[in-house]
Amino acid sequence: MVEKLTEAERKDALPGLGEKGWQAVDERDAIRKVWKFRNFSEAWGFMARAALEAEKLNHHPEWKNAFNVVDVTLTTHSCKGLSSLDLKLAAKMDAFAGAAEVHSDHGQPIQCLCELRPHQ
Ligand SMILES: C[C@H](O)[C@H](O)[C@H]1CNC2=NC(N)=NC(=O)C2=N1
Repeated sequence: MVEKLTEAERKDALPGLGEKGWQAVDERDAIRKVWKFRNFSEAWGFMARAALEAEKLNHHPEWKNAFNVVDVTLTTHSCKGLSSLDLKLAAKMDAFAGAAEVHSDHGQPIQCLCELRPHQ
């Protein structure tokens, strides 16, 4: 079974994700990012690519879509927190989203996940 990220792994990976607009989710060991695409077609194209990658990894996002906005939360249910699979899927999603606009006013700074609750 996949394990929760260690404190060292968090310090290594999470600040970079924070710079890309991923934020900490309140009360959960999870990360969230919200993209705004130019239209529904681009949002759906992103979701289609992300869905195929999720199947390949056997690791699935919690997400919702409204027109051109896609709101993604990543966490690993089996270990009840962030694992290496979330880092992999986050990197793929960032690549698939390309230059889409990022909304970064929806959560806490991702540092919270390093400093406040590494072992939750
Ligand atoms: C049975 C199957 O392997 C599991 O339910 C997989 C599927 N996708 C998953 N996705 C996520 N995000 N977390 C999991 O623990 C998980 N587990």
